[in-house]
Amino acid sequence: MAGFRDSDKALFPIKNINGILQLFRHQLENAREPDLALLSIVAGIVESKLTSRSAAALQLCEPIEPNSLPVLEIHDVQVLYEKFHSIMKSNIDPNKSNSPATRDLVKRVSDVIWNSLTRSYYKDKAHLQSLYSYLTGSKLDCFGVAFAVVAGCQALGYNDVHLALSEDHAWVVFGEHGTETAEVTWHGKGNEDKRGQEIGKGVSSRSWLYVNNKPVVCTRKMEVAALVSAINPSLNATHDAYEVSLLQQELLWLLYDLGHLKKYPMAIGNLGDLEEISPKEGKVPCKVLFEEAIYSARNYYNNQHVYPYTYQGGYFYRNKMYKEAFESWANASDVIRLYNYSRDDEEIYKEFLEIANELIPHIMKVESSGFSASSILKKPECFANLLRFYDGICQWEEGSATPVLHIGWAKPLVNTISKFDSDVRAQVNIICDKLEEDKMSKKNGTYFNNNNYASLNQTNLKEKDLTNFHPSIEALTAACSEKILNPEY
Ligand SMILES: CC1(C)CN=C(N2CCN(c3ncnc4sc(CCF)cc34)CC2)S1
Repeated sequence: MAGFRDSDKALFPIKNINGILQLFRHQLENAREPDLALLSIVAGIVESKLTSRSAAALQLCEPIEPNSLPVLEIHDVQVLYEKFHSIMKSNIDPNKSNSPATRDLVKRVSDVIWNSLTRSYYKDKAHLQSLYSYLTGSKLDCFGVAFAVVAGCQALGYNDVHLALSEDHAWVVFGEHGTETAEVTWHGKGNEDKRGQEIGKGVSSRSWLYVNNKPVVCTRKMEVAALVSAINPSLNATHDAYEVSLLQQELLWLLYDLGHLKKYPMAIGNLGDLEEISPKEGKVPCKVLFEEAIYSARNYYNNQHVYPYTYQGGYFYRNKMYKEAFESWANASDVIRLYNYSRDDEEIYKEFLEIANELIPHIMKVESSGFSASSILKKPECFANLLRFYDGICQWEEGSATPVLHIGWAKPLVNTISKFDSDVRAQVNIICDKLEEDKMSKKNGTYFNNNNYASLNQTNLKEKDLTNFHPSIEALTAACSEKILNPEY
């Protein structure tokens, strides 16, 4: 059983970030499992005190001493902790027989949370992810509801109920073998919630939202990593509260060093983003963290996750490493090409739209103003990766009920491709490789393993890659130059 132990209470009152770290370390390193309700309430109180309007005003007029926090008294935590336990236990009997949860139990816990939320509120607001928000404001965001259900089940003694995470949704797994699944929260805008149902077996299972049934299935300690990842340092649209950011970074390092981020690519990516802003002495550099997130996704989730490549691509882009950014984005596109686009996939659609219509055009603009020989416009592997990037999006659309591309995509696409001179394009050597069985096919779910793309520094794209390109790419490349298919032409 988890619980607010005397050894935890001894750490209070907590006056600085180090005190919070001690509490989390104590909860994570002790044999019994970490108490999700306790840690979510503590993280929520600290975030609220340091990002509320009064905190912002305070920061502006009296710079408080570094790493200090408003004093966290045990009473503040205990009142909320007991309130959460009484909400749960007054509605649902604790698990005296220590038996696995049932679908009915999970649905009832979800109903307790769901029915106690404020009737209508702006769901996308910041700081609605923690039990502090739930207990003091009766508001939770989509992730927050799923997390609260898992924390509620833990409080009731159902330790088989765990958080399952895709890149834009959260649900729970439960049962004797942890193989039962259930929706417990809503997703997106204007969609009827599917709470209580098991996770899509139908068309939705081919959408990115359910990551081809390769979600991050959390242990208790990974659930702590999820609540830490969900800490939101934003003070307003343009500023972050420095102490909250630092606390999140230190807590992520604690979880990283204890090995609890190994199977959690997005948490590693979040740490990478924080490290890029302010690197911590003696830690692996952010570039390596982004590579580790990719390795984790390839190793544990069959390379079905997109975000590890967009974390890395964003890093390269911000640091003007444009050739590398193209490769990361082409790799992201190789993931999405095997999914069918569904209306639940807006978040990743917006991600690819921004890359294709904002970031790549910006790179083209700054690169075509200079004439340096080292310009990416002279590099065939950049052209090859751009084709791979666009082709993946085209193939994502193929076989989907909802179209992806529209005229808004074509102009930047043609603009980009035509920035490469024909002599550069001609170096993209299309090798006519008739290995039919290697052909990419979404139908039977096979696709190129990476060695089907001869390493791009020889800029080899095998013809079957090109014949597998979406017609619009073929038309475009043909329009650019008939040379592309016959380099000796
Ligand atoms: C490359 C990026 C655009 C930068 N930030 C990104 N994210 C920020 C952090 N995100 C996350 N970080 C940790 N865990 C989770 S679980 C989840 C689905 C809702 F529950 C999202 C998410 C989502 C993705 S992707």
